[in-house]
Amino acid sequence: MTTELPVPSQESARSLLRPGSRIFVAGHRGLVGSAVARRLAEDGHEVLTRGRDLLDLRDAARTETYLKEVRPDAVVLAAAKVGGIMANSTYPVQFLEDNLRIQLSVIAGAHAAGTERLLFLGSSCIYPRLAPQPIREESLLTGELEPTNEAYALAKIAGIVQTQSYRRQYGASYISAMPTNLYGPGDNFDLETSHVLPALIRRFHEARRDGAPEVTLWGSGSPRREFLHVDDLAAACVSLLEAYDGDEPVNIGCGEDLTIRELAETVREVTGYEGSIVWDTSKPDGAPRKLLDVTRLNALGFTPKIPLRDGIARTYAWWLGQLPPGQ
Ligand SMILES: NC(=O)C1=CN([C@@H]2O[C@H](COP(=O)(O)OP(=O)(O)OC[C@H]3O[C@@H](n4cnc5c(N)ncnc54)[C@H](OP(=O)(O)O)[C@@H]3O)[C@@H](O)[C@H]2O)C=CC1
Ligand SMILES: C[C@H]1O[C@H](OP(=O)(O)OP(=O)(O)OC[C@H]2O[C@@H](n3cnc4c(=O)[nH]c(N)nc43)[C@H](O)[C@@H]2O)[C@@H](O)[C@@H](O)C1=O
Repeated sequence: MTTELPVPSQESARSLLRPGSRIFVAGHRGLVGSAVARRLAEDGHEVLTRGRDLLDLRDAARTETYLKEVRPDAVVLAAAKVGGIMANSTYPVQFLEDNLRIQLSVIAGAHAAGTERLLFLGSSCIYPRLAPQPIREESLLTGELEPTNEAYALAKIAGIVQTQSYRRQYGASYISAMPTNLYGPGDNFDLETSHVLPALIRRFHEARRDGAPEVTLWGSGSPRREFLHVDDLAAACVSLLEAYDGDEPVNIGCGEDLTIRELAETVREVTGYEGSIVWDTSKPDGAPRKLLDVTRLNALGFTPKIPLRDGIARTYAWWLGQLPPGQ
């Protein structure tokens, strides 16, 4: 695999995504898809969407028919079966099969429809569980995967190879990005299936509301994670669509991580909860650390704008606005 990074000059970069492009955002109701759709619309693009009620993206024939009807200039593939550590461990079949099927449908369908640009979203969990930190893109396929998300990771690795294969065989301008752990408005707050950050917001909020003396969190609290606000992720995705046309995936992160224990303290303060924290070590820790090396992304001139504490406060405020009165 080449390690060269083809980053066009600012002038030619503009030509990769023409002003007023028509862009299909798959998964536009999700955390990432909604943020990417907002950002593309703000930038003057026409955002095309189709809800799962009208189009199940696992259905390759119907997906191809839809894409041939609308003929988008670009596709952002943000539809996926997604969840936190417990959902990944409990439902590996769906995390493998739904994601493989969605990727096969959307990437092949986009090519059949003549779509010029496509951005596939993977995840930092594609890298080996004990990869050297921060994790460079070159670490892909150099070691064993984290068992709690192996099925999901393998599906995502297949998606990277699929985009690379369309580029190599057909010259398609299809690219992949590997985001770190994300959070923000539109996140999933279901305690069984969510990622850690929305789960902590909800647990501390409800404990404060109910006057609970302690909150129980999963694992040891010692794993380290890197968190990026989804609006920063959306800005990074647009930068890649505008300016990156390479074979290799590009990591998207903020370059800093913290322990889950430190994260819990921050969320506790933001929510105003004053009780104590108990760690349930019967629950899995997952990967010990997965800080991404963001040298490639930074070469495009991207820097995240939303500090973690502000992002958590904004996400908490957003979620409070979704709750029924008195909750
Ligand atoms: N959240 C995170 O921390 C991270 C996410 N990512 C990646 O970002 C991408 C988006 O994740 P995120 O926004 O968090 O996930 P969400 O679960 O919030 O959104 C996923 C979207 O995909 C749609 N979808 C799922 N299955 C189908 C289907 N069969 N047909 C049509 N639509 C479908 C969902 O539709 P509906 O609204 O109907 O459920 C939803 O809109 C994924 O590829 C994920 O791997 C990467 C790293 C971290
Ligand atoms: C984005 C990424 O997301 C997943 O990987 P993960 O980072 O391990 O996921 P997570 O956010 O669920 O947990 C992070 C850490 O936090 C701890 N933790 C404490 N208390 C709660 C808690 O209440 N809920 C959750 N979910 N975790 C908790 C938990 O035990 C773990 O140590 C994969 O799906 C993977 O495929 C993937 O791509």
